[in-house]
Amino acid sequence: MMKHLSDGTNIFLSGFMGTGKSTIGRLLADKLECSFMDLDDYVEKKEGKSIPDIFEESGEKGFRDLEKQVLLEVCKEFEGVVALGGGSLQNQHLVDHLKLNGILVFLKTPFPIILDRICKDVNRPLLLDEEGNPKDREKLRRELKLLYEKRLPLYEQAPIILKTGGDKTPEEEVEILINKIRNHVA
Ligand SMILES: Nc1ncnc2c1ncn2[C@@H]1O[C@H](COP(=O)(O)OP(=O)(O)OP(=O)(O)O)[C@@H](O)[C@H]1O
Ligand SMILES: O=C(O)C1=C[C@@H](O)[C@@H](O)[C@H](O)C1
Ligand SMILES: [Mg+2]
Repeated sequence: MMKHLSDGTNIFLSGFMGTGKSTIGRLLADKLECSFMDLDDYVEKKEGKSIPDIFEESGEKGFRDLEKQVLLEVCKEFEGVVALGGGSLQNQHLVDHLKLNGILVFLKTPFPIILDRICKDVNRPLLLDEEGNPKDREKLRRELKLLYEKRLPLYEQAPIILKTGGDKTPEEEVEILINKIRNHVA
């Protein structure tokens, strides 16, 4: 029964950096016994380059164009759980497209928790300055808060919203998500 929860359609996990898309996505796919794709990992494998290297060589615009092109291909060819990149919901057109091609989920995490989580990771180019050094924490907080607020209206169009970053384990969060998906498809 689990296996057919999403009825052959994709489940797209969206949300800001550090909200748990990759962690929850992998566990969800295991539970549903379906395939899992991490879009960031897939883009890196396809290009044979890390995301920071793609940003450096092609700029943010180059990365966004590539991410969008890969995501449109994934919609056509992949079936399973997809952990999106933090910036994958680039515009209204893409949000509409994902909603037509699967179940869109927003992982909603309080901003201070996001900041705490992502500050520990240097593999995110948006957190680095032009010389590749980590941005000053206060400057980073201000920039990311603005970016988060700009993206919220797109994320919030997901029919399923899962609150993450509280005191629940990833496994507990996945159980809650499965119930939400079950209610959504019923
Ligand atoms: N429920 C949880 N409790 C505690 N830590 C968690 C939980 N879920 C995720 N984390 C931790 O938060 C961090 C960010 O999670 P993850 O990498 O899955 O986020 P992401 O949304 O995929 O980020 P990105 O957009 O940058 O790819 C990781 O260190 C992960 O272990
Ligand atoms: O929020 C973002 O814009 C990003 C999030 C990551 O998942 C990566 O896709 C990349 O680092 C950009
Ligand atoms: Mg991730």
